[in-house]
Amino acid sequence: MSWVLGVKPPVQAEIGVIGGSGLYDPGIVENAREVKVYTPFGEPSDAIIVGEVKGRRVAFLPRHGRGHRIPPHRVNYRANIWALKALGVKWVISVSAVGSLREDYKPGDLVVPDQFIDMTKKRDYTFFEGPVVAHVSMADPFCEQLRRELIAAGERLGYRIHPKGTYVCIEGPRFSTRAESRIWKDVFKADIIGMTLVPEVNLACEAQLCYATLAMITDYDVWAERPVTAEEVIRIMAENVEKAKRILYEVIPRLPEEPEPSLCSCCKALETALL
Ligand SMILES: CSC[C@H]1O[C@H](OP(=O)(O)O)[C@H](O)[C@@H]1O
Ligand SMILES: Nc1ncnc2[nH]cnc12
Repeated sequence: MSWVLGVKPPVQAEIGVIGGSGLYDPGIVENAREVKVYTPFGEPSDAIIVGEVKGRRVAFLPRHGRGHRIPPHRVNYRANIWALKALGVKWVISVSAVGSLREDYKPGDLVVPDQFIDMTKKRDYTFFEGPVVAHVSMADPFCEQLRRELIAAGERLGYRIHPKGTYVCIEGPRFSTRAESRIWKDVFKADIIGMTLVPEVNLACEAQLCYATLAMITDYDVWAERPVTAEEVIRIMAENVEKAKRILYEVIPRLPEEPEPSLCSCCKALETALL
């Protein structure tokens, strides 16, 4: 089934889940149907799985496509966020595999980042290419209400989950050199590293979506003795992906229909941003 630009999508969803490396199907969506969405920015990474999780309407999109066909620098982030917005999504939970830049954030641990540092180089960062110009605030890039729900769910399930972390986003697709990794760790004092948060988070903000990331630590990057490999990321993610799925299953039914204004202003991000 497909939805052509300009026509109201035949199905709607409230909660979007973007799956990262190792999470191509959450396996928790019931009565699922695949929806192909076309956007002014081209095609999203894959058909979107729309269905129900504990009575809530959910749209799931694998960021790299099924079979992991799309590298981080070629993901059509604008189409992905646009498609979720077009389906009516208000909340977006993004799941990502990340490297750790500190000893006490161990492989298998979860992190709900609260800040990021952008070291990407050539991506499409905005929906507003002119003549309408927008400068959204990124002071607090993630939805605080959604962050709290993710942290609380992880704690209830007894997982090691870190409630804060600065995610440094590199361009990829290569991993960092040891010299770069020391800069992220010792100079920038970032906590985790990945390749996909930017511009997904920027665009979610421009789309006035409540967005937060559930990051799974898969490795110690390259500052430790043994350098990370893609094989290691996928293997550790496979061993721990059940944790992410359980958190999704726990969080989704608890999300309110509307965000709480005292906790987040994601839905108003454009009020002070447009010129
Ligand atoms: C497969 S190794 C590197 C790859 O994994 C992470 O992706 P995602 O955030 O989608 O889980 C990282 O950012 C790289 O894209
Ligand atoms: N060490 C690392 N660097 C960049 N992206 C990653 N994704 C998972 N581990 C990573």
